[in-house]
Amino acid sequence: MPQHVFDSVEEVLHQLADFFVAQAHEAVAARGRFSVALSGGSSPKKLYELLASPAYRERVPWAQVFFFFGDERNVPATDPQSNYLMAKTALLAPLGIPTAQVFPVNTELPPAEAAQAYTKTVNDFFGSEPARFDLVLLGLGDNSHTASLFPHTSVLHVSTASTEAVFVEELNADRITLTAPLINQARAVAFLVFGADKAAAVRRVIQGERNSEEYPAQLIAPAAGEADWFLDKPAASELV
Ligand SMILES: O=C1O[C@H](COP(=O)(O)O)[C@@H](O)[C@H](O)[C@H]1O
Repeated sequence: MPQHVFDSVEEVLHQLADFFVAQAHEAVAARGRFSVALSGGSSPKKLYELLASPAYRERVPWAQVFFFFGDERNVPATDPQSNYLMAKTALLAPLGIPTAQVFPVNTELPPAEAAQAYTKTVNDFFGSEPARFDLVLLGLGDNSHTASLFPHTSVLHVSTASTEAVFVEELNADRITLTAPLINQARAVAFLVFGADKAAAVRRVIQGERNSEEYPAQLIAPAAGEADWFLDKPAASELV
C-alpha cells in the first residue's frame, strides 16, 4: 500500500490536504460532487484547520462537497468528545458549509437506532447506486483501531456495507461506525497518522502478521485500490 512519509507533521498535513484537493476535483469533474467521510480523534483537527485556511479555502469546490462521518461517539453534538463538533469547529463553520451538505450521526437516538438511521442516510444519499464515498479519511489508534473498529469487537464481523453501533469495552463507551465493507467500497481511502506513539501500530497493521481481531485496521482493503498512508517519520519509524 502506498506510504507517503514526510519529515514533519506540517508536511504530512500539506500533502494530505493536496490529496484531498485532487480527489475533490476529480470527483466533481466525474460526478458533479465529492462525498467524503471524515475521521475523528485528535489527529485530523489540524488537517481540517489547514483545509479551512486561506491557503486551501479557494482550492476546493466546497459547494459540491458533502460531508459524512466515519465514526462517532455516543455523545450530544455539543459534547467536546463529538467528532461532529470537532469537524464543525475546525472546518465546516469556518468555511460556512451549509447544513444541507453535512450528514452527522444523530446521537440523540439510542446507538443501535442511530446506526440504523445513519445507514439509511448514507444509502439515501447514493440513491440507486452502491454507497461509494469518494474519499474516506481514517486515523489509527495505538491499539490498531480505525474509525470505531476496535480490537475484538462484534462489528469486525459485520459483512454488510452499513453503519453499526458497537460497545467498546476498553472505553466503556458506545460508538457508531462505518463497517469495513462500507469503507472498502470507497473510491479512495487515506490514513493520517503521526507521532512515535503510533509507530508500533503502523508496523503491525502494514507489515505484521494478518490478525484483524487484534489489528482491525488490517480490514481496510479498498476494492478500488490500496489505501494511501500519510505518515510522519516517527510514525513510520518501525517499518522495514
Ligand atoms: O477514536 C478514534 O480514534 C481514531 C484514531 O484517532 P487518534 O485520536 O488516535 O488520531 C480515529 O480514527 C477515530 O475516528 C476516532 O473516533
